[in-house]
Amino acid sequence: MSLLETREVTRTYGKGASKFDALRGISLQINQGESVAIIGKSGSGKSTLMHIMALLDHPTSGSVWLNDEPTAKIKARDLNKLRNKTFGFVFQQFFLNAQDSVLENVMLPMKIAGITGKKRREAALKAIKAVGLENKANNKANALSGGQKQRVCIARALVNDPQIIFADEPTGNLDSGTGEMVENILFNLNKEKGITLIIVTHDPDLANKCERQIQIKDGQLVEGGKE
Ligand SMILES: Nc1ncnc2c1ncn2[C@@H]1O[C@H](COP(=O)(O)OP(=O)(O)OP(=O)(O)O)[C@@H](O)[C@H]1O
Repeated sequence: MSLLETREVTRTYGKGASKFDALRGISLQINQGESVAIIGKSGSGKSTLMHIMALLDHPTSGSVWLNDEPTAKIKARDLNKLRNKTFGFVFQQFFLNAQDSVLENVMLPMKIAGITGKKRREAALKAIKAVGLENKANNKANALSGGQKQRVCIARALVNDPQIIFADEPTGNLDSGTGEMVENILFNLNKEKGITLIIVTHDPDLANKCERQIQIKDGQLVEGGKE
């Protein structure tokens, strides 16, 4: 049984003369607990594929399956809930609310999930502790270093106990020492909690730390689609 599967997924942007086929029939399977890197040159379709796998975008044709269920017919509202419950996201650009505290940023996915009060606060503090930022919980997000911001993002990705963490160039904005710390946190979560990691990266060292590399070229799979 695969956790996440794409079947012959295509994605075409634009129309007429500006039509562009960013993905051209991608079929792949990811199992629970794997760590997988999506690699390929700039413009090859990595982010497009990740957005489709994370149910943030729909394929033009083909299908995406989560826990052996097709996702195409899920209504937008249910899809938002499913995504919030099942996935955590870590992006190169952080996407934190700069004026809010670390705690408020980390509580956000639970707020969306309708979790309230003490439970929300406790779970957020636990996640903040897991990334070693307990002494910064009440600081504003914009008062943190890049590495600390990325650790807040990981804490935020963790609070709903996700099955999968999607990370798009998670160390792209960090110096190598800080990047390594962030990588270690992600891989520990994979090993200790069995959270599946799907990482889009240009960094060959980071890709090699993953159990499997899925290589994309011009919107097609070169290798690594199956375990
Ligand atoms: N909204 C869009 N409209 C039109 N074309 C798009 C759109 N988004 C992406 N593309 C095109 O689709 C192709 C794949 O883009 P994508 O961002 O998936 O590549 P990538 O492999 O993630 O690149 P990078 O490593 O530079 O981030 C590119 O040629 C890009 O220009």
